[in-house]
Amino acid sequence: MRHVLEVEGVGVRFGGVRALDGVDLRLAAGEVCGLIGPNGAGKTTFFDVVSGIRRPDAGRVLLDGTDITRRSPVWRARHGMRRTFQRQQLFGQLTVADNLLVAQEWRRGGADAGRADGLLDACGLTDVSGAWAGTLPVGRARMVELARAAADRPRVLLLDEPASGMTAGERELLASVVRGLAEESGCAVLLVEHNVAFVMELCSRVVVLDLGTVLAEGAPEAVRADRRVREAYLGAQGDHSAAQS
Ligand SMILES: Nc1ncnc2c1ncn2[C@@H]1O[C@H](COP(=O)(O)OP(=O)(O)OP(=O)(O)O)[C@@H](O)[C@H]1O
Repeated sequence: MRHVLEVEGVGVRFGGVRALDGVDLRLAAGEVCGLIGPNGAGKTTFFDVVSGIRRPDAGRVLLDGTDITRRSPVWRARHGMRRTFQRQQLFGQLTVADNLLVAQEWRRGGADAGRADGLLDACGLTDVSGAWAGTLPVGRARMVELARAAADRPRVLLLDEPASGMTAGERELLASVVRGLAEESGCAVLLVEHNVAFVMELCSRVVVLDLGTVLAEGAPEAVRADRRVREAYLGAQGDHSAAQS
């Protein structure tokens, strides 16, 4: 299988803490993969390494077979990698539609209003397309972030806690948009999410990080049944995610 994104043996230390220690992860085009694990497992650090915000102490990152470990976040973004953050980062004083058009112009020097309108529609945002993004409630603002990240057809999409603050209905819409991006445009999606039920439902593969290493990975059912995963994470999470779903 051809992989769009390959992460090989990545290690990051913060003083005496090994935030990541020999982590491997590969993403194929059109795949939706979940990255889960307890607080402090290294998920955010992993996203920082993949998106280029943090240079790893060991290992490498490849995009379409090219080593990009030393490339800047901007270079990666220009070559089709997009990331959303745990904290919202919208242009609050631009309209929802302009948030998407700005993203398109930045990459290609030209807006694609048709693509933007289609995404706004798919994300249930058409009625607020002229509203200031900063005025939206959290769930809808997260949908704008997703639409903006997808506005110029990325090949790799990194979503950090995309469902946090969303209602059950919004999560359902989010899942269908993410599935559509993967299936229709072959985008490879990696998402960090604490809502395990949501991850298990949406993702075809799940990777579990614990203390900076990959504890388990595989199909959702296999990961859910893994004794080590239950002990390290799901035992404490089960009730929480059931309550959210
Ligand atoms: N800038 C930093 N300086 C020192 N230690 C850090 C730094 N960033 C992260 N760490 C440590 O690295 C480890 C991994 O942290 P990270 O934030 O990547 O985990 P996480 O899985 O994203 O956690 P959460 O689910 O709480 O967001 C933790 O032990 C954390 O305390």
